[in-house]
Amino acid sequence: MIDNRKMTFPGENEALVKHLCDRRTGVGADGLILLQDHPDYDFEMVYYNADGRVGSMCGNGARCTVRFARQLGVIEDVACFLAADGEHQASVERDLIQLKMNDVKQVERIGNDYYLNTGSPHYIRFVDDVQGMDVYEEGRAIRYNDRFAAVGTNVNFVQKIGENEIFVRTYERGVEDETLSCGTGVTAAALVAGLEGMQSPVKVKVLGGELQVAFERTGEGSFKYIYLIGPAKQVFTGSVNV
Ligand SMILES: N[C@H](CCC[C@H](N)C(=O)O)C(=O)O
Repeated sequence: MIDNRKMTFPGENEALVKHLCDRRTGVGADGLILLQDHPDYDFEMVYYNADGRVGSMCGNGARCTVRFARQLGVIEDVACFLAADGEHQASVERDLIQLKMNDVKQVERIGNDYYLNTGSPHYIRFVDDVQGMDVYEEGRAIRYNDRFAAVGTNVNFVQKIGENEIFVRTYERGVEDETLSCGTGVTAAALVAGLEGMQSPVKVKVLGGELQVAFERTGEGSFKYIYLIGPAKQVFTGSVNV
């Protein structure tokens, strides 16, 4: 998270973002986010994938940006901000950040799998044993298949583990590896679980912890009032010369 309200960060710099996100020679991150002023919003969030490319929406990153904005004194307990996929509202309640996601209008069925966009593109496959699988290999195979070749996709493997509870593991485009949690992916997985009969809020376990997704289904594959809820806390602060 970089406070870029003074616009000191040299934007659109793939090499620099890639360097900062490198875990061995840089700082280390799955992505990089700039918090910036915006005339019509509390702030704007600019998200880059770890490979340096401008990303789409990042759900967990957005929750972290809200926490960051609060720590900087940019907001109090509620926020209305701009991200790659448009306007978002969020609220802070102690540890938890509740983030409103954009409505989803369409969920595509691909064989037994699903494909939808929750701000970022997500492929969803239900599996029986998500802990035992090779997310890197199987995720890559889908991420690079012909159907998604041009833009790529994030790939989520989902296991139903309770009445309204799932376990999700995600192969992330732009990181090109499994990450510990992907917020837009978790949201997509929970909505699809909703299509398969689960009730809101759906509890979602990920390698990095636990999230919740609330939603209202409005039709065959469409949803509104979608919220991604989970904790976000600061683990480190520092400065870097670029
Ligand atoms: N990790 C992010 C999503 C990043 C998506 C990005 N990897 C892409 O679509 O290119 C999240 O928490 O929602």
